[in-house]
Amino acid sequence: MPLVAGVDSSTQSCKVVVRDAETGTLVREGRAPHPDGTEVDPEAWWSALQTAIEAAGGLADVAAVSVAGQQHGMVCLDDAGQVIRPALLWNDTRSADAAAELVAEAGGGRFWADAVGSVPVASFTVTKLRWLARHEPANAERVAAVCLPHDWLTWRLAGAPGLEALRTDRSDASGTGYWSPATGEYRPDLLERALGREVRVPTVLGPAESAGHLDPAAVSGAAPALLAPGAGDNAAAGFGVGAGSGDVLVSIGTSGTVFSIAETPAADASGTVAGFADVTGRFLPLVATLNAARVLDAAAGMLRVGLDELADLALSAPPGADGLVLVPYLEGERTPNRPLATGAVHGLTLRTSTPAHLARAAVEGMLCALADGLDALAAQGAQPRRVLLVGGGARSAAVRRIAAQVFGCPVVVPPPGEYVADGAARQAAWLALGTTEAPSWTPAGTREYAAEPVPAIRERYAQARDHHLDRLAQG
Ligand SMILES: Nc1ncnc2c1ncn2[C@@H]1O[C@H](COP(=O)(O)OP(=O)(O)O)[C@@H](O)[C@H]1O
Ligand SMILES: O=C(CO)[C@@H](O)[C@H](O)COP(=O)(O)O
Repeated sequence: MPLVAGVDSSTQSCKVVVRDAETGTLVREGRAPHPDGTEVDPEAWWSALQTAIEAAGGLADVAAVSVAGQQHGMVCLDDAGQVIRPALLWNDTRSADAAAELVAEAGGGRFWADAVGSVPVASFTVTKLRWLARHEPANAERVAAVCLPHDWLTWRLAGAPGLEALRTDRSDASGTGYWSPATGEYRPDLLERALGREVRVPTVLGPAESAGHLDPAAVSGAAPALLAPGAGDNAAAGFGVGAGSGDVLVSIGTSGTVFSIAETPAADASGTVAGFADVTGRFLPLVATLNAARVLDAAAGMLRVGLDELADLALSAPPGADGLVLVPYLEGERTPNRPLATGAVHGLTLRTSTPAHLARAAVEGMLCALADGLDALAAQGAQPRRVLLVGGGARSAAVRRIAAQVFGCPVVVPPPGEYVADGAARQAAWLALGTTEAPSWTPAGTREYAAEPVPAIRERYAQARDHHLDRLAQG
Protein backbone atom coordinates (compact mmCIF):
# COMPACT_ATOMS: atom_id res chain seq x y z
CA MET A 1 0.00 0.00 0.00
CA PRO A 2 1.99 3.11 -1.09
CA LEU A 3 1.91 6.08 1.28
CA VAL A 4 1.90 9.69 0.14
CA ALA A 5 2.43 13.00 1.95
CA GLY A 6 0.57 16.28 1.52
CA VAL A 7 1.77 19.60 2.89
CA ASP A 8 -0.15 22.80 3.59
CA SER A 9 2.31 25.65 4.10
CA SER A 10 -0.32 28.22 5.00
CA THR A 11 -0.21 31.67 6.53
CA GLN A 12 -0.26 30.65 10.17
CA SER A 13 1.26 27.17 10.14
CA CYS A 14 2.62 24.18 8.24
CA LYS A 15 0.63 20.94 8.28
CA VAL A 16 1.73 17.55 6.94
CA VAL A 17 -0.55 14.54 6.42
CA VAL A 18 0.58 11.06 5.42
CA ARG A 19 -2.17 9.01 3.77
CA ASP A 20 -2.63 5.67 2.05
CA ALA A 21 -2.50 6.48 -1.68
CA GLU A 22 -5.29 4.11 -2.68
CA THR A 23 -7.83 4.53 0.11
CA GLY A 24 -6.92 7.96 1.44
CA THR A 25 -6.82 6.63 5.01
CA LEU A 26 -4.97 9.01 7.33
CA VAL A 27 -1.85 7.27 8.67
CA ARG A 28 -0.15 10.10 10.59
CA GLU A 29 0.14 13.89 10.67
CA GLY A 30 2.18 16.75 12.10
CA ARG A 31 2.24 20.53 12.24
CA ALA A 32 4.39 23.50 13.21
CA PRO A 33 3.64 27.22 13.55
CA HIS A 34 4.76 29.98 11.18
CA PRO A 35 5.92 33.39 12.40
CA ASP A 36 3.44 36.28 12.51
CA GLY A 37 3.67 39.15 10.07
CA THR A 38 3.06 39.88 6.42
CA GLU A 39 6.78 39.74 5.55
CA VAL A 40 8.42 36.39 6.31
CA ASP A 41 11.86 34.88 5.67
CA PRO A 42 11.12 31.72 3.59
CA GLU A 43 13.72 29.92 5.69
CA ALA A 44 11.09 29.99 8.51
CA TRP A 45 8.71 27.99 6.27
CA TRP A 46 11.49 25.51 5.52
CA SER A 47 12.25 25.03 9.18
CA ALA A 48 8.49 24.67 10.01
CA LEU A 49 8.19 22.10 7.21
CA GLN A 50 11.08 20.07 8.66
CA THR A 51 9.46 20.18 12.13
CA ALA A 52 6.03 19.22 10.78
CA ILE A 53 7.53 16.34 8.73
CA GLU A 54 9.30 15.06 11.82
CA ALA A 55 6.09 15.34 13.87
CA ALA A 56 4.35 13.37 11.10
CA GLY A 57 6.83 10.53 11.49
CA GLY A 58 9.14 11.42 8.59
CA LEU A 59 9.09 10.55 4.88
CA ALA A 60 11.12 7.33 4.79
CA ASP A 61 8.17 5.22 3.60
CA VAL A 62 6.48 7.80 1.35
CA ALA A 63 6.25 7.32 -2.45
CA ALA A 64 5.26 10.89 -3.40
CA VAL A 65 5.03 14.32 -1.79
CA SER A 66 3.04 17.39 -2.79
CA VAL A 67 3.27 20.89 -1.32
CA ALA A 68 0.29 23.24 -1.32
CA GLY A 69 0.60 26.72 0.14
CA GLN A 70 -0.61 30.24 0.67
CA GLN A 71 -0.90 31.95 -2.72
CA HIS A 72 0.76 35.02 -4.22
CA GLY A 73 3.75 35.50 -1.82
CA MET A 74 6.78 36.99 -3.62
CA VAL A 75 9.95 34.90 -3.16
CA CYS A 76 12.87 36.54 -5.02
CA LEU A 77 16.03 34.54 -5.70
CA ASP A 78 19.44 35.71 -6.91
CA ASP A 79 21.71 33.99 -9.44
CA ALA A 80 22.97 31.60 -6.78
CA GLY A 81 19.45 30.66 -5.68
CA GLN A 82 19.68 32.67 -2.45
CA VAL A 83 16.58 34.45 -1.13
CA ILE A 84 17.11 38.20 -1.65
CA ARG A 85 14.71 39.61 0.95
CA PRO A 86 11.88 38.32 3.17
CA ALA A 87 8.85 37.24 1.13
CA LEU A 88 5.95 39.69 0.93
CA LEU A 89 2.80 37.70 1.65
CA TRP A 90 -0.66 37.79 0.07
CA ASN A 91 -1.95 39.91 2.99
CA ASP A 92 0.80 42.54 2.80
CA THR A 93 -0.88 45.68 1.50
CA ARG A 94 2.18 47.88 0.88
CA SER A 95 1.88 47.32 -2.88
CA ALA A 96 -1.64 48.81 -3.06
CA ASP A 97 -0.35 51.93 -4.87
CA ALA A 98 1.66 49.75 -7.25
CA ALA A 99 -1.52 47.78 -8.01
CA ALA A 100 -3.49 50.97 -8.75
CA GLU A 101 -0.62 52.19 -10.95
CA LEU A 102 -0.46 48.96 -12.96
CA VAL A 103 -4.22 49.01 -13.54
CA ALA A 104 -4.22 52.70 -14.52
CA GLU A 105 -1.26 52.23 -16.91
CA ALA A 106 -3.19 49.51 -18.72
CA GLY A 107 -6.25 51.74 -19.07
CA GLY A 108 -8.31 49.82 -16.49
CA GLY A 109 -9.34 46.39 -15.27
CA ARG A 110 -10.58 45.03 -18.60
CA PHE A 111 -7.03 44.73 -19.94
CA TRP A 112 -5.87 42.67 -16.93
CA ALA A 113 -8.98 40.49 -16.78
CA ASP A 114 -8.54 39.63 -20.46
CA ALA A 115 -4.78 39.13 -20.16
CA VAL A 116 -4.52 37.04 -16.98
CA GLY A 117 -8.08 36.48 -15.72
CA SER A 118 -7.73 38.82 -12.71
CA VAL A 119 -7.37 42.52 -11.99
CA PRO A 120 -4.38 42.87 -9.65
CA VAL A 121 -4.79 44.21 -6.11
CA ALA A 122 -2.02 44.35 -3.51
CA SER A 123 -2.16 40.58 -2.94
CA PHE A 124 -0.96 39.69 -6.43
CA THR A 125 2.74 38.93 -7.00
CA VAL A 126 2.96 41.28 -9.99
CA THR A 127 2.18 44.30 -7.77
CA LYS A 128 4.84 43.25 -5.26
CA LEU A 129 7.42 43.17 -8.07
CA ARG A 130 6.46 46.73 -9.03
CA TRP A 131 6.77 47.75 -5.36
CA LEU A 132 10.25 46.18 -5.24
CA ALA A 133 11.36 48.02 -8.37
CA ARG A 134 10.17 51.35 -6.95
CA HIS A 135 11.24 51.00 -3.30
CA GLU A 136 14.20 48.62 -3.30
CA PRO A 137 15.89 49.06 -6.69
CA ALA A 138 19.12 47.42 -5.48
CA ASN A 139 17.19 44.28 -4.50
CA ALA A 140 15.20 44.42 -7.75
CA GLU A 141 18.48 44.45 -9.71
CA ARG A 142 19.60 41.22 -8.02
CA VAL A 143 16.46 39.21 -8.86
CA ALA A 144 17.26 36.28 -11.13
CA ALA A 145 14.04 34.33 -10.50
CA VAL A 146 10.71 34.92 -8.78
CA CYS A 147 8.55 32.12 -7.40
CA LEU A 148 5.79 31.43 -4.86
CA PRO A 149 5.92 29.83 -1.40
CA HIS A 150 4.87 26.37 -2.61
CA ASP A 151 7.23 26.49 -5.62
CA TRP A 152 10.16 27.39 -3.39
CA LEU A 153 9.43 24.63 -0.86
CA THR A 154 9.09 22.01 -3.62
CA TRP A 155 12.41 23.19 -5.05
CA ARG A 156 14.06 22.97 -1.62
CA LEU A 157 12.73 19.42 -1.22
CA ALA A 158 14.38 18.63 -4.57
CA GLY A 159 17.67 19.86 -3.09
CA ALA A 160 17.54 23.37 -4.64
CA PRO A 161 19.08 22.04 -7.87
CA GLY A 162 19.38 25.31 -9.85
CA LEU A 163 16.90 27.98 -10.91
CA GLU A 164 15.99 26.13 -14.12
CA ALA A 165 14.51 23.34 -11.94
CA LEU A 166 11.84 25.63 -10.38
CA ARG A 167 8.37 24.19 -10.92
CA THR A 168 4.83 25.37 -10.16
CA ASP A 169 1.28 24.40 -11.10
CA ARG A 170 -1.63 26.14 -12.86
CA SER A 171 -3.52 27.06 -9.69
CA ASP A 172 -0.69 28.99 -8.05
CA ALA A 173 0.63 30.46 -11.32
CA SER A 174 -2.83 31.93 -11.86
CA GLY A 175 -2.38 34.15 -8.76
CA THR A 176 0.78 35.84 -9.99
CA GLY A 177 -0.77 38.34 -12.41
CA TYR A 178 1.63 37.24 -15.18
CA TRP A 179 0.22 33.83 -16.18
CA SER A 180 -3.04 33.32 -18.04
CA PRO A 181 -5.36 30.44 -17.06
CA ALA A 182 -7.21 30.89 -20.37
CA THR A 183 -4.13 30.35 -22.59
CA GLY A 184 -1.96 28.41 -20.15
CA GLU A 185 0.94 30.75 -21.00
CA TYR A 186 3.06 33.23 -19.07
CA ARG A 187 2.87 36.93 -19.93
CA PRO A 188 6.55 37.88 -19.55
CA ASP A 189 5.68 41.33 -20.90
CA LEU A 190 3.51 42.00 -17.83
CA LEU A 191 6.21 40.81 -15.46
CA GLU A 192 8.68 43.06 -17.27
CA ARG A 193 6.23 45.97 -17.09
CA ALA A 194 6.14 45.55 -13.30
CA LEU A 195 9.80 44.85 -12.49
CA GLY A 196 11.52 46.61 -15.38
CA ARG A 197 13.05 43.46 -16.88
CA GLU A 198 12.33 39.79 -17.47
CA VAL A 199 13.43 37.22 -14.88
CA ARG A 200 13.14 33.45 -14.64
CA VAL A 201 9.80 31.99 -13.52
CA PRO A 202 8.97 28.37 -12.65
CA THR A 203 7.86 25.94 -15.35
CA VAL A 204 4.10 25.38 -15.02
CA LEU A 205 3.24 21.68 -14.74
CA GLY A 206 -0.05 20.07 -15.72
CA PRO A 207 -2.12 17.99 -13.28
CA ALA A 208 -0.21 14.93 -12.03
CA GLU A 209 3.01 15.82 -13.88
CA SER A 210 6.16 15.19 -11.87
CA ALA A 211 8.27 18.01 -10.43
CA GLY A 212 11.23 15.64 -9.98
CA HIS A 213 12.36 13.72 -6.92
CA LEU A 214 12.91 14.55 -3.30
CA ASP A 215 16.61 14.81 -2.47
CA PRO A 216 17.14 12.50 0.52
CA ALA A 217 19.79 14.93 1.78
CA ALA A 218 17.11 17.64 2.12
CA VAL A 219 15.00 15.83 4.72
CA SER A 220 16.51 13.58 7.35
CA GLY A 221 15.79 9.91 6.62
CA ALA A 222 13.55 10.58 3.60
CA ALA A 223 13.27 8.35 0.53
CA PRO A 224 13.78 9.83 -2.97
CA ALA A 225 10.00 10.20 -3.34
CA LEU A 226 8.34 11.65 -6.42
CA LEU A 227 7.47 15.35 -6.13
CA ALA A 228 4.04 16.41 -7.38
CA PRO A 229 3.38 19.88 -8.85
CA GLY A 230 1.70 21.16 -5.66
CA ALA A 231 -1.00 23.84 -5.67
CA GLY A 232 -2.32 27.08 -4.26
CA ASP A 233 -4.11 26.39 -0.98
CA ASN A 234 -7.64 27.15 -2.14
CA ALA A 235 -7.36 24.88 -5.19
CA ALA A 236 -5.88 22.17 -2.97
CA ALA A 237 -8.75 22.50 -0.47
CA GLY A 238 -11.27 22.03 -3.30
CA PHE A 239 -9.40 18.91 -4.43
CA GLY A 240 -9.10 17.70 -0.83
CA VAL A 241 -12.85 17.73 -0.21
CA GLY A 242 -13.49 16.14 -3.60
CA ALA A 243 -15.37 19.18 -4.95
CA GLY A 244 -16.62 18.73 -8.51
CA SER A 245 -17.67 21.00 -11.33
CA GLY A 246 -20.18 23.59 -10.09
CA ASP A 247 -19.52 23.09 -6.36
CA VAL A 248 -19.16 26.30 -4.33
CA LEU A 249 -16.78 26.44 -1.35
CA VAL A 250 -16.15 28.94 1.41
CA SER A 251 -12.84 28.70 3.29
CA ILE A 252 -12.43 30.52 6.60
CA GLY A 253 -8.71 30.58 7.35
CA THR A 254 -6.53 33.65 7.77
CA SER A 255 -8.12 34.67 4.48
CA GLY A 256 -11.78 34.23 3.71
CA THR A 257 -12.33 32.78 0.26
CA VAL A 258 -15.40 31.97 -1.79
CA PHE A 259 -14.78 29.92 -4.92
CA SER A 260 -16.19 27.38 -7.29
CA ILE A 261 -14.95 24.76 -9.71
CA ALA A 262 -15.77 25.98 -13.22
CA GLU A 263 -15.39 24.63 -16.75
CA THR A 264 -14.49 28.01 -18.25
CA PRO A 265 -12.07 30.74 -17.12
CA ALA A 266 -13.43 33.88 -15.43
CA ALA A 267 -12.47 37.41 -16.53
CA ASP A 268 -14.19 39.91 -14.21
CA ALA A 269 -13.06 43.41 -15.18
CA SER A 270 -14.36 44.81 -11.87
CA GLY A 271 -11.68 42.77 -10.08
CA THR A 272 -14.08 41.33 -7.52
CA VAL A 273 -13.75 37.78 -8.81
CA ALA A 274 -10.23 36.53 -9.50
CA GLY A 275 -10.03 34.09 -12.41
CA PHE A 276 -7.78 31.38 -10.99
CA ALA A 277 -7.16 27.80 -12.20
CA ASP A 278 -7.80 24.59 -10.25
CA VAL A 279 -5.80 21.40 -9.72
CA THR A 280 -7.49 19.23 -12.35
CA GLY A 281 -7.21 21.37 -15.48
CA ARG A 282 -10.42 23.30 -14.77
CA PHE A 283 -10.87 26.82 -13.40
CA LEU A 284 -11.39 28.38 -9.97
CA PRO A 285 -13.17 31.75 -9.93
CA LEU A 286 -12.50 33.10 -6.43
CA VAL A 287 -13.30 36.05 -4.18
CA ALA A 288 -10.89 36.64 -1.28
CA THR A 289 -11.12 38.74 1.85
CA LEU A 290 -8.22 39.58 4.17
CA ASN A 291 -10.34 39.21 7.29
CA ALA A 292 -11.72 35.84 8.32
CA ALA A 293 -10.69 33.53 11.20
CA ARG A 294 -8.57 36.25 12.80
CA VAL A 295 -11.68 38.39 13.26
CA LEU A 296 -12.89 35.65 15.59
CA ASP A 297 -9.46 35.48 17.26
CA ALA A 298 -9.59 39.26 17.79
CA ALA A 299 -13.16 39.20 19.16
CA ALA A 300 -12.25 36.36 21.53
CA GLY A 301 -9.21 38.36 22.64
CA MET A 302 -11.27 41.50 23.27
CA LEU A 303 -13.81 39.52 25.26
CA ARG A 304 -11.09 37.49 27.05
CA VAL A 305 -12.73 34.18 26.15
CA GLY A 306 -11.67 31.11 24.19
CA LEU A 307 -12.99 30.36 20.70
CA ASP A 308 -15.57 27.84 21.94
CA GLU A 309 -16.90 30.33 24.48
CA LEU A 310 -17.02 32.97 21.76
CA ALA A 311 -19.21 30.62 19.73
CA ASP A 312 -21.50 30.00 22.74
CA LEU A 313 -21.78 33.75 23.32
CA ALA A 314 -22.56 34.43 19.65
CA LEU A 315 -25.27 31.78 19.58
CA SER A 316 -26.83 33.21 22.73
CA ALA A 317 -27.52 36.58 21.02
CA PRO A 318 -30.40 37.01 18.55
CA PRO A 319 -29.80 36.91 14.75
CA GLY A 320 -28.75 40.41 13.72
CA ALA A 321 -27.42 41.14 17.24
CA ASP A 322 -30.23 43.68 17.76
CA GLY A 323 -28.63 45.89 15.09
CA LEU A 324 -25.00 45.73 16.27
CA VAL A 325 -22.73 45.41 13.22
CA LEU A 326 -19.01 44.72 13.16
CA VAL A 327 -17.31 45.79 9.93
CA PRO A 328 -14.37 43.35 9.86
CA TYR A 329 -11.61 45.31 8.08
CA LEU A 330 -9.01 44.60 10.76
CA GLU A 331 -6.21 44.08 8.22
CA GLY A 332 -7.42 46.57 5.61
CA GLU A 333 -9.43 44.76 2.93
CA ARG A 334 -8.94 43.24 -0.47
CA THR A 335 -12.55 42.66 -1.55
CA PRO A 336 -13.79 45.34 -1.56
CA ASN A 337 -10.40 46.87 -2.36
CA ARG A 338 -9.78 48.99 0.78
CA PRO A 339 -6.16 48.40 1.75
CA LEU A 340 -6.11 51.23 4.29
CA ALA A 341 -9.47 50.53 5.96
CA THR A 342 -9.89 49.65 9.63
CA GLY A 343 -12.70 47.76 11.31
CA ALA A 344 -15.69 49.43 12.96
CA VAL A 345 -18.55 48.68 15.30
CA HIS A 346 -21.90 50.32 14.57
CA GLY A 347 -25.22 50.22 16.39
CA LEU A 348 -23.99 50.39 19.98
CA THR A 349 -26.80 50.97 22.45
CA LEU A 350 -27.15 50.03 26.10
CA ARG A 351 -28.97 46.90 24.92
CA THR A 352 -26.29 45.83 22.45
CA SER A 353 -23.32 46.58 24.73
CA THR A 354 -22.92 42.97 25.83
CA PRO A 355 -20.27 40.31 25.15
CA ALA A 356 -22.91 38.16 23.44
CA HIS A 357 -23.90 40.93 21.01
CA LEU A 358 -20.27 41.69 20.16
CA ALA A 359 -19.49 38.00 19.63
CA ARG A 360 -22.49 37.62 17.33
CA ALA A 361 -21.64 40.81 15.42
CA ALA A 362 -18.06 39.55 14.83
CA VAL A 363 -19.28 36.25 13.38
CA GLU A 364 -22.00 37.92 11.31
CA GLY A 365 -19.72 40.71 10.01
CA MET A 366 -17.08 38.24 8.85
CA LEU A 367 -19.76 36.06 7.18
CA CYS A 368 -21.53 39.03 5.54
CA ALA A 369 -18.29 39.99 3.77
CA LEU A 370 -18.14 36.43 2.43
CA ALA A 371 -21.84 36.52 1.46
CA ASP A 372 -21.02 39.58 -0.67
CA GLY A 373 -18.38 37.36 -2.28
CA LEU A 374 -21.00 34.68 -2.95
CA ASP A 375 -23.15 37.26 -4.73
CA ALA A 376 -20.19 38.29 -6.89
CA LEU A 377 -19.45 34.67 -7.75
CA ALA A 378 -23.12 34.10 -8.63
CA ALA A 379 -22.98 37.15 -10.92
CA GLN A 380 -20.16 35.34 -12.78
CA GLY A 381 -22.34 32.27 -13.29
CA ALA A 382 -21.84 30.15 -10.14
CA GLN A 383 -24.98 28.63 -8.62
CA PRO A 384 -24.55 28.44 -4.85
CA ARG A 385 -27.40 26.04 -4.08
CA ARG A 386 -25.30 24.87 -1.12
CA VAL A 387 -21.93 25.83 0.21
CA LEU A 388 -19.09 23.55 1.38
CA LEU A 389 -17.44 25.17 4.41
CA VAL A 390 -13.75 24.48 5.20
CA GLY A 391 -10.78 26.12 6.99
CA GLY A 392 -9.96 26.57 10.67
CA GLY A 393 -12.94 28.90 11.22
CA ALA A 394 -15.34 26.11 10.19
CA ARG A 395 -14.52 24.48 13.54
CA SER A 396 -16.66 27.16 15.22
CA ALA A 397 -20.20 25.98 15.99
CA ALA A 398 -21.41 29.58 15.67
CA VAL A 399 -19.87 30.01 12.23
CA ARG A 400 -21.45 26.79 10.99
CA ARG A 401 -24.93 27.69 12.22
CA ILE A 402 -24.94 31.39 11.44
CA ALA A 403 -23.44 30.82 7.96
CA ALA A 404 -26.66 29.13 6.82
CA GLN A 405 -28.72 32.16 7.99
CA VAL A 406 -26.39 34.68 6.33
CA PHE A 407 -25.68 32.81 3.07
CA GLY A 408 -29.32 31.89 2.59
CA CYS A 409 -28.52 28.31 1.54
CA PRO A 410 -27.59 25.07 3.29
CA VAL A 411 -24.01 24.83 4.51
CA VAL A 412 -22.26 21.47 4.27
CA VAL A 413 -19.35 20.96 6.65
CA PRO A 414 -16.95 18.04 6.20
CA PRO A 415 -15.53 16.61 9.43
CA PRO A 416 -12.78 18.83 10.89
CA GLY A 417 -9.60 18.17 8.94
CA GLU A 418 -6.71 19.62 6.99
CA TYR A 419 -8.25 19.73 3.54
CA VAL A 420 -5.48 21.73 1.90
CA ALA A 421 -2.88 19.16 2.99
CA ASP A 422 -5.33 16.41 2.00
CA GLY A 423 -5.72 17.91 -1.47
CA ALA A 424 -1.96 17.95 -1.82
CA ALA A 425 -1.79 14.32 -0.63
CA ARG A 426 -4.45 13.33 -3.15
CA GLN A 427 -2.43 14.99 -5.91
CA ALA A 428 0.66 13.09 -4.71
CA ALA A 429 -1.39 9.85 -4.80
CA TRP A 430 -2.50 10.61 -8.36
CA LEU A 431 1.15 10.89 -9.37
CA ALA A 432 2.30 7.87 -7.34
CA LEU A 433 -0.44 5.60 -8.70
CA GLY A 434 0.05 6.81 -12.28
CA THR A 435 -3.68 6.59 -12.97
CA THR A 436 -5.58 8.70 -15.52
CA GLU A 437 -7.95 10.01 -12.86
CA ALA A 438 -7.11 10.99 -9.28
CA PRO A 439 -8.13 8.42 -6.65
CA SER A 440 -11.55 9.28 -5.24
CA TRP A 441 -11.15 9.90 -1.53
CA THR A 442 -14.40 11.23 -0.16
CA PRO A 443 -14.43 12.63 3.39
CA ALA A 444 -17.00 10.61 5.35
CA GLY A 445 -19.39 12.17 7.84
CA THR A 446 -20.24 15.58 6.34
CA ARG A 447 -22.92 17.51 8.25
CA GLU A 448 -25.47 19.79 6.67
CA TYR A 449 -26.62 22.96 8.44
CA ALA A 450 -29.87 24.41 7.14
CA ALA A 451 -31.60 27.48 8.55
CA GLU A 452 -34.24 30.01 7.62
CA PRO A 453 -32.35 32.84 5.84
CA VAL A 454 -32.33 36.12 7.82
CA PRO A 455 -31.97 38.83 5.12
CA ALA A 456 -32.03 41.60 7.77
CA ILE A 457 -28.50 40.65 8.83
CA ARG A 458 -27.06 41.45 5.40
CA GLU A 459 -29.27 44.50 4.92
CA ARG A 460 -27.97 46.09 8.13
CA TYR A 461 -24.38 45.12 7.22
CA ALA A 462 -24.82 46.78 3.80
CA GLN A 463 -25.76 50.02 5.59
CA ALA A 464 -22.67 49.82 7.78
CA ARG A 465 -19.82 48.49 5.62
CA ASP A 466 -18.87 51.78 3.95
CA HIS A 467 -18.51 53.61 7.26
CA HIS A 468 -15.02 53.11 8.58
CA LEU A 469 -11.81 55.04 9.19
CA ASP A 470 -8.50 54.59 7.42
CA ARG A 471 -5.60 53.33 9.48
CA LEU A 472 -3.17 55.79 11.05
CA ALA A 473 0.20 56.05 9.30
CA GLN A 474 1.92 53.91 11.98
CA GLY A 475 -1.10 51.55 12.33
N1 LIG B 1 -12.90 26.27 17.17
C1 LIG B 1 -12.53 27.32 16.45
N2 LIG B 1 -13.35 28.39 16.36
C2 LIG B 1 -13.01 29.46 15.61
N3 LIG B 1 -11.84 29.57 14.92
C3 LIG B 1 -10.99 28.54 15.00
C4 LIG B 1 -11.29 27.36 15.74
N4 LIG B 1 -10.24 26.51 15.59
C5 LIG B 1 -9.34 27.15 14.80
N5 LIG B 1 -9.79 28.36 14.45
C6 LIG B 1 -9.09 29.40 13.69
O1 LIG B 1 -8.62 28.94 12.46
C7 LIG B 1 -7.53 29.76 12.05
C8 LIG B 1 -6.52 28.90 11.36
O2 LIG B 1 -7.17 28.28 10.28
P1 LIG B 1 -6.36 27.74 9.04
O3 LIG B 1 -7.38 27.34 8.02
O4 LIG B 1 -5.40 26.71 9.51
O5 LIG B 1 -5.61 29.06 8.62
P2 LIG B 1 -4.44 29.29 7.58
O6 LIG B 1 -4.63 28.20 6.54
O7 LIG B 1 -4.67 30.65 7.03
O8 LIG B 1 -3.13 29.20 8.31
C9 LIG B 1 -6.97 30.45 13.29
O9 LIG B 1 -7.13 31.86 13.17
C10 LIG B 1 -7.82 29.86 14.40
O10 LIG B 1 -8.14 30.79 15.41
O1 LIG C 1 -4.67 35.19 -1.18
C1 LIG C 1 -5.37 34.21 -1.07
C2 LIG C 1 -6.20 33.74 -2.20
O2 LIG C 1 -6.16 34.57 -3.31
C3 LIG C 1 -5.39 33.48 0.22
O3 LIG C 1 -6.40 32.52 0.25
C4 LIG C 1 -4.04 32.89 0.50
O4 LIG C 1 -3.87 31.77 -0.36
C5 LIG C 1 -3.86 32.55 1.97
O5 LIG C 1 -4.63 31.50 2.40
P1 LIG C 1 -4.83 31.00 3.91
O6 LIG C 1 -3.50 30.90 4.56
O7 LIG C 1 -5.73 31.96 4.56
O8 LIG C 1 -5.48 29.65 3.74
